[in-house]
Amino acid sequence: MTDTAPTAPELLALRHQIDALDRDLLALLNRRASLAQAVGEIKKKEGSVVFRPEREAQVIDGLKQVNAGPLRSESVAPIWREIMSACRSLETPTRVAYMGPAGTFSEEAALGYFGASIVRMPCANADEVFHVTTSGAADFGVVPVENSNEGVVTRSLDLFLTTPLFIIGETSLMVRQNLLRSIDSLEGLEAVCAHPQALAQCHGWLSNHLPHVERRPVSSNAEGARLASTNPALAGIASERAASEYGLHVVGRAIQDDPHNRTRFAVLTHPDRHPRPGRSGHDCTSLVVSVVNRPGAMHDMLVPLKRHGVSMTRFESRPARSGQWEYYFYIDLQGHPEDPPVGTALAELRTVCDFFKVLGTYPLDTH
Ligand SMILES: O=C(O)C(=O)C[C@]1(C(=O)O)C=C[C@@H](O)C=C1
Repeated sequence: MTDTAPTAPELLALRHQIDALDRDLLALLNRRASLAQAVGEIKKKEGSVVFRPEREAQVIDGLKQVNAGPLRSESVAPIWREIMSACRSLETPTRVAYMGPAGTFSEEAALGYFGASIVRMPCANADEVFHVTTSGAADFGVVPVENSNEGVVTRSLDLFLTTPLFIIGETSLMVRQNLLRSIDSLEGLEAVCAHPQALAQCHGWLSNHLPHVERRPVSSNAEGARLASTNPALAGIASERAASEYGLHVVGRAIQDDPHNRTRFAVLTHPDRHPRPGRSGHDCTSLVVSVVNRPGAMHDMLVPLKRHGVSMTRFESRPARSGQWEYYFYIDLQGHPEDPPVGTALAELRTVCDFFKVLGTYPLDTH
């Protein structure tokens, strides 16, 4: 097929209509942006915060409900997340810390959640994300908490125990790993450099396709991509975004063993700088609790949830490192403490726990 500029008159007429509509859309978006600026002025006078995740979730849910198509409902959320990101940035800059460098899945999660109109603050590791968000250098932090293949991200969960930060939102990403190299071939490849979790996620593919190539663990997949960009004998494993970031070829696409591999991220902020999100109608409450090691303790912990009909969507345990076979339990509940059954169940649960901390209440992922 030859690639000539299309000239069919019907096509040109349709494009003409698209151009006109785009101009109307731009004018409407600018009117929306002016309204957001006016909201921003009121917030400044009141001393209230700009980012309202429950409001953004309601805007997106409302539009999905009235969407008449042909735009797919899944397309509505990313479009409006970007529109609100751009409007928000006119009210105030949003500084977001995440595990960098550029091109990591954490960066993708941060951009997916807040939209592209943010100030990016890549950090070396989860500890640094917690640190800069606690100090106020960043307004929000984004950390991975769970991978559908590899399980919980233990360092993040451990940091939740002692941090003053709380969870204001969650987002999850389909993790597609790719083999990246500076030359477009597998010939002469000596080592694959990637984060140990990515090497584990691609174990089957690497064993089948590159059984004799060294697997070299490095601090992040982006670091592996950076190394690959400086040495043609090396390859990295990372996202397609990392490939364009580091000018690499994708020599193996979607090489993770599980095609449904997802990672969940928590979005954190400081209670002195942000109120806890109000009820959006589709909320999740995350907590961490522990009970002393005695017969029936676990059962007692679950009774309040059953009594008040509160659904538990996640239950993880982590050793308390007391040497006593004691554990912390990370629990996600459906609902908001302002929903009466949830509030009552939480109050009762608190009385049977030795340690009880609400990590956050936030709108469910709108992706
Ligand atoms: O409604 C507000 O509070 C706004 O500031 C406007 C807006 C939006 O663009 O719709 C922007 C930022 C907030 O996070 C929520 C919504």
